[in-house]
Amino acid sequence: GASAASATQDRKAGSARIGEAGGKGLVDVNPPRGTRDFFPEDKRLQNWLFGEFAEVSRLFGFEQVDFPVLESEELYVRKAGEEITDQLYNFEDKGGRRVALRPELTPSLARLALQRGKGLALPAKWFSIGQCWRYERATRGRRREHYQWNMDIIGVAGVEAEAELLAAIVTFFCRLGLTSADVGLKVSSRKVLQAVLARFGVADEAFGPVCVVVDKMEKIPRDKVVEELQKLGVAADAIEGILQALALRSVEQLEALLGPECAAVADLRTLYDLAAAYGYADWLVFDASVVRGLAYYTGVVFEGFDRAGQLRAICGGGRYDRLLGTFGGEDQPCAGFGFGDAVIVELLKDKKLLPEIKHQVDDLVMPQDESLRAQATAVAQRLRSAGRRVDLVLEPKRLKWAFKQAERCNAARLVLVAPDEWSRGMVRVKDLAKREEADVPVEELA
Ligand SMILES: CC(=O)Nc1cnc2ccccc2c1
Repeated sequence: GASAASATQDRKAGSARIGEAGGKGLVDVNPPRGTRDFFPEDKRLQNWLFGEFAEVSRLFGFEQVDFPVLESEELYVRKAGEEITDQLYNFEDKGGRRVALRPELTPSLARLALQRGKGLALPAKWFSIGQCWRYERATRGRRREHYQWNMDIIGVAGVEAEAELLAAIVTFFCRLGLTSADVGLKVSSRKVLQAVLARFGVADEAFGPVCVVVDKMEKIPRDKVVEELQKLGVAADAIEGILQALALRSVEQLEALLGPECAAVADLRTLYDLAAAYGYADWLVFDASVVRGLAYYTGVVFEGFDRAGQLRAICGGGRYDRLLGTFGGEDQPCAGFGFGDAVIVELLKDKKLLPEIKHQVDDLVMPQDESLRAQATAVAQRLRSAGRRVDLVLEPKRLKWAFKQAERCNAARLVLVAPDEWSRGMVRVKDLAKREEADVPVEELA
């Protein structure tokens, strides 16, 4: 089943067998609060999903990068009131260093770009799949970890970068059997808010924090959002302007409100033209209320959503042209997205699109008796070197057990190494699908 990726994990009561294990009773065999284990059936599903992430990245010519799950805390100190930094899984290590389990991958990617400096060939098209962490109060009962797939383009200032990233997301959805009837991509640009704040003379420093507050619009009551904007020092007329802009329902309305020279309008028109060229324009939905909750986005932002409206955002991303500068480095135009491993699995379950991935081997090899263990081992190695997946029986077992085990591991063949046949250079091969049996010379096995 897909239990691992499901949001909840049934937690067995830790059976406390007092008296064993030195009187301490059984250790808690469950994973730490908010985290998941991946049993074989769960890991097979995850490997399949991550394989699709990696294959789409490969099709788009992206290179894989990776970085430690542990990072310096300073990468995430943004003081913009983001949930992701409020819930930082941070601590002081034994060397007195302030460190954190990463809550997202983008700052690490930025760190690598700065580390490479002038040596970074642009544009850089990088992808990564990594576990991210948050420390939530136990009461919320939400997961404290998930895996994210990120794709980022460093060094492309035009919305061609965002169009390419959206194309990768559409390609991924299509590969899994999802259509534009199942999911869509809400697009907007933070340049809308930027233009509104400029019109009302709101200080630039307020931009990030205002976006973070506005992102909560769908999650908290409107008057709470207004109150938080007031706390940020945003004047009443500016708040009205913000709420009016977020309610716009088309790029035409946007142009009417902000004028034809508005950068957001130009970006979005180009984005729609490029989407038509890629063939995914019908996946796009303009939605001025989409701002995303990360402080560092500066331009186009987008998020994948299920059109039935049952689930949280499937993925999200956008342009972040200032992030490298905030780390003290030379700015580079950047765009990217994050795609979590949880919501997509819920959606695939709902759509009956989750693949059944069973454990499978090609051959189950067993000596008929222990006197032929060495010979059975040699047969197993011969088959393996021919690329066949072999489950070698490692202890004395009866034939009945071997058939049961062959079923468990969906073996195609049962290969028995028996004395009489071996003396004639043969082994007994049972084809479990065709239910045929034959004596086969060892050299003809694979
Ligand atoms: C549905 C889900 O698992 N969300 C989730 C779980 N863990 C996280 C950890 C860090 C950042 C975001 C996270 C988001």
